[in-house]
Amino acid sequence: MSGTSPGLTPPADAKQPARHADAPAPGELLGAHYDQCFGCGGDQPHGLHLAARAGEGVSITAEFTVRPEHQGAPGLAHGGVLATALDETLGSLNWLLRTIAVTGRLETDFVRPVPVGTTLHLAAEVTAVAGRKIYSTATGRIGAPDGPVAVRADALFIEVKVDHFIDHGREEEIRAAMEDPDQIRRARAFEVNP
Ligand SMILES: CCCCCCCCCC(=O)SCCNC(=O)CCNC(=O)[C@H](O)C(C)(C)COP(=O)(O)OP(=O)(O)OC[C@H]1O[C@@H](n2cnc3c(N)ncnc32)[C@H](O)[C@@H]1OP(=O)(O)O
Repeated sequence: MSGTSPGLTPPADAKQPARHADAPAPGELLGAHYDQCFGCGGDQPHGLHLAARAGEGVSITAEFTVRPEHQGAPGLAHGGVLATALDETLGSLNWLLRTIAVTGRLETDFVRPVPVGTTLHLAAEVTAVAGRKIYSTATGRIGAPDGPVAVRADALFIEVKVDHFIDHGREEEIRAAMEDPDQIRRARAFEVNP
């Protein structure tokens, strides 16, 4: 990563991230936070169906298999879809902090093309926290956790109140998410402590 964007450089007084005491254990699958999420939801037929797993500290691993509906150039993943995979993986980190946060900035390096059929192995971690600002970084590798790097991203997530979603989201979907019988997913749809 170039690291040149000032918006992605933690200030000198930034703190190390603290894994929440109730964070899922390392190795545990997180599951979808919202079944209509384009990144991870099971009810999105053309979505990424990305599966994220808690790691050590404040880290996540995730897998996403590129399907024909994710193409940009013939036979290759669309860059925006790859950015979505990075965004989703990075966003999942906030569940380990138990902080409600949204992406403010996402800078992506596309290092090599990703063919349809590839399983992208993503790894992300929070690097620093400063007030409402959460700094994180992610890598996506082709075919295996130690495969060639295809994409990298640095991100800044901004902590928000749950009102962010209530104020800006559509009432119909908010109500449906709040009525989700799955208590954990209902909480994670808004990234609130259950
Ligand atoms: C919910 C479940 C999620 C689970 C995983 C999902 C993964 C996917 C995650 C997403 O894609 S979230 C959807 C995409 N993101 C958005 O829709 C966010 C849209 N943007 C906003 O709503 C607001 O711009 C935002 C909440 C991010 C910030 O507005 P605020 O008015 O709350 O913050 P403010 O402008 O006061 O800035 C707070 C700090 O952040 C900094 N900041 C804000 N936006 C920035 C930015 N874009 N780049 C750099 N710095 C930024 C800002 O400079 C400031 O720094 P200081 O505290 O040091 O002064």
